[in-house]
Amino acid sequence: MIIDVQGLKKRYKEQEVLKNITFQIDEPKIVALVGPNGSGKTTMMNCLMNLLPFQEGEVTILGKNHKDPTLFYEVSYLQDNRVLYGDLTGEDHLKFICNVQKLPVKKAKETAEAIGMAHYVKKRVRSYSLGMKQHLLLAMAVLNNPKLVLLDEPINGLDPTSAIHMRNILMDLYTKGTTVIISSHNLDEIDKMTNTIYFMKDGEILEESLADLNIPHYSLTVSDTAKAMEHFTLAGLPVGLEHGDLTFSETSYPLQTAIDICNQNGIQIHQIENRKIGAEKRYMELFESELKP
Ligand SMILES: Nc1ncnc2c1ncn2[C@@H]1O[C@H](COP(=O)(O)OP(=O)(O)OP(=O)(O)O)[C@@H](O)[C@H]1O
Repeated sequence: MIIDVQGLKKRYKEQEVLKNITFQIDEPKIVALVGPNGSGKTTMMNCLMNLLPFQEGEVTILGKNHKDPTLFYEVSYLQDNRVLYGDLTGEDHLKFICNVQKLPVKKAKETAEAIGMAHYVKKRVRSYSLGMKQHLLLAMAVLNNPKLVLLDEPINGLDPTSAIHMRNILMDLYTKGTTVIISSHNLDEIDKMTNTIYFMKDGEILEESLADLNIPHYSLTVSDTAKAMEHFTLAGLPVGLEHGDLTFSETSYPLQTAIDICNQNGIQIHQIENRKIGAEKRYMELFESELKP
């Protein structure tokens, strides 16, 4: 068991931000935490990492209570760049962590190289761009080869090249056995990184595997929709209608069956589309009411 969260509740005075957070992660994976601004993602991460007290619930990480100080050596947390010191260099930050984590100092250099920040690691953080700061934060978070790493919006403000680089680093960590919990508003990036999404809604987590939702959903534009509907129904094949197109899922029957029915009944197929359900589509469905002006 990597992390087990049971009935976590967090209030700020009267405002109940986390109403009932419950989830478990049993094996290494990348989990994306997605939700609108103010839905409680940072609050939840801070509670899990024992940076914020909470009113109710229990958090167990790697079999230990989340307040266990030894977790400091196995878990890390990438927060926003306000934790950096402008007057210190990137190297100072990395060496400091080596020191407190009791790691050999050469780890600082190795990690800076692996993250691709060797050419600016000796400069003061004050002169760093947003992307350079994000990379330093990432280097700080992975220095101790954590078993679990939490990252609060690490892709925020990164240009496409840096975002790809960040993704590759996180995927690499995951393949080496690290569990990654990442919050982000960049749903395209999330789609590329993982199928496991925790949507934060109304103070709770809705766990979704987009792998299940990625079962092909086909849409067929045909010459005679009414006639096609009739023949599909006669053949006992469930079919929907969206914007004048026939729709069905591959769980109901294979695409070839639909093509055969059309061919056998003289119905021409003008277009076949496979509608993948990604994180953005699911987000729109879940938060539709909040998206309305
Ligand atoms: N220290 C605090 N005191 C009082 N209320 C707070 C505090 N920190 C956060 N909140 C409130 O808790 C709610 C959740 O905030 P949080 O920062 O956890 O959301 P988030 O999902 O991380 O948002 P974003 O996507 O904008 O980063 C918000 O309504 C916020 O105003």
